[in-house]
Amino acid sequence: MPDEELIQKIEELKKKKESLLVGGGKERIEKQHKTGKLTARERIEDLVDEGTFEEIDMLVKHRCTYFGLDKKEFPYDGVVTGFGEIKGKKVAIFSQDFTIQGGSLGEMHAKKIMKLQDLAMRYGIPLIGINDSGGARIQEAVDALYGYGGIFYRNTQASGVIPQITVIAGPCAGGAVYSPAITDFVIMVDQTSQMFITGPQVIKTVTGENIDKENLGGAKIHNSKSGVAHLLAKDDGQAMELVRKLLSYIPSNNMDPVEPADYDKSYKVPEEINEIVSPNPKKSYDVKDLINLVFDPGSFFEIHAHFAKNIVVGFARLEGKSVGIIANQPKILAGSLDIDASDKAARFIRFCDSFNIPVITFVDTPGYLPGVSQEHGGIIRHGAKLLYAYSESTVPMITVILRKAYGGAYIAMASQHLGADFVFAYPTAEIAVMGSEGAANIIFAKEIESSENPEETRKKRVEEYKERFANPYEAASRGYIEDVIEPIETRKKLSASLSIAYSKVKPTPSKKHGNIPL
Ligand SMILES: CC(C)(COP(=O)(O)OP(=O)(O)OC[C@H]1O[C@@H](n2cnc3c(N)ncnc32)[C@H](O)[C@@H]1OP(=O)(O)O)[C@@H](O)C(=O)NCCC(=O)NCCSC(=O)CC(=O)O
Repeated sequence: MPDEELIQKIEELKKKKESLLVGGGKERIEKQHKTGKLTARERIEDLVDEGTFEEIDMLVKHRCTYFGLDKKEFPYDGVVTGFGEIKGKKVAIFSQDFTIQGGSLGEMHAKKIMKLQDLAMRYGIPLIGINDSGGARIQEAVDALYGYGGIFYRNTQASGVIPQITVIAGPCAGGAVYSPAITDFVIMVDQTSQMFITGPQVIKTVTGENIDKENLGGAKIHNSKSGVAHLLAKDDGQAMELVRKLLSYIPSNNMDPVEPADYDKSYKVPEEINEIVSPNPKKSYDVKDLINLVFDPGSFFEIHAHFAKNIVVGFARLEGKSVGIIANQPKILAGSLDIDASDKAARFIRFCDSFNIPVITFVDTPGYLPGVSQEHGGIIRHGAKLLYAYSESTVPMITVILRKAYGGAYIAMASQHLGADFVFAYPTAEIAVMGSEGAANIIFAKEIESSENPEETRKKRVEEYKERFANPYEAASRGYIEDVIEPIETRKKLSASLSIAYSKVKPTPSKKHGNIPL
């Protein structure tokens, strides 16, 4: 006969949990749905493999007694935390519940997140944060600020140890933006999410500028203009799908390998690859067409697709193994390197290096973008990040020079001189200090000017320079590139060189950390 008291206690527990599961109540949940958003719990359900979510700290309560909060209860203090599995891989998740006091962050809400961060580090598993919050819980004042500080600190400690992925699925303003900014990838949901330091009203008061919240810090702005966000989702469901996809390319931590995926062993690169890169340097092409043919079909996953489109970055698989790709995009700004492209590529290289993902670089760039705005914007400082990121990398690095590789940009784009393990070039490659026209105009300026027929002399000298340097063979003759290859050989060459370079051990001088030019 079961003990009556025991039955009662179990009933009490069940009721307690049931009452918490209603979150901020029916009305607020309806409002959440009406604005096109899922609730914190629905998002988790969408994200994880069915039935795998294990919640912790559901019974946590706030301790604030100011402004009548002692009379208010906030279930699980407005944030759901716990562990789940994504395609069988363990992850730690927190999901802010906007239906509970606007998902605002107070002391205990923050402590739940901090605990989860500590546990994710302890277990070496990725941390996924779903943000939907009005920011610091105003009634809790300095306790809320303590909370943010503690979260930033842990985000920083975890950086490079476990992957950290953020989904912005609602407001994220003021101090709240800096935790996502420290994480590795930020996914924003179109129309329903905004990130800003100060909102439209404050901006209007301080600077007089008129702007609405979507144009100030919406998903499209941060994906295309500021580069704060890496991926754009059309709704919450797609944001969760993107997290699942992203995780399939990256390891659980900086010690574990990425599990290889199945791939089609019969795949053969089609002949058409030989026709993508034209020998005419003025003819552009889409470097993504080449990437799609070289790697496992359908495996290319572009990151930062809408930002600094003159460089392409993303993950792909080569014979099932995850690799990071950096490629100049000749279709946009002729593939030149500017401030944003340098930041974008450097950040991606450093992610790959932190998590032992090999880096494959495709080069076709006329150089760094000329212009006063670039110079005054600090292209020297930003461009240096790219050189720095490649030079400090210890992962296998393979480079393929497709066409133009001029001057500083040749060096910067994973040249052998910065530590690339294997560098290949297509017969269309031009490895020189600068383009032939510019070069001949400078070194033969006096001769051209004083000659009887300057135009003819100029043409002759340009041709001479072109013949000498607008090819890959001068560099090959010095051993600066390992081989000149046909485009159709790319996949085979990459896979052979990667299989050699996987065992790479690159000694690095003992230091606390370097000082990347930020
Ligand atoms: C986020 C919002 C745009 C959402 O507007 P909505 O109309 O959708 O929702 P709403 O205003 O009805 O809010 C839902 C419920 O959450 C509460 N709420 C919202 N934000 C809150 C906050 N930061 N602290 C405490 N409670 C908050 C509301 O009072 C309301 O409670 P109820 O349901 O009981 O009526 C707005 O709430 C807002 O502007 N909040 C303040 C944002 C802000 O300034 N944060 C910065 C804090 S300072 C900070 O973070 C530090 C820093 O900047 O460095």
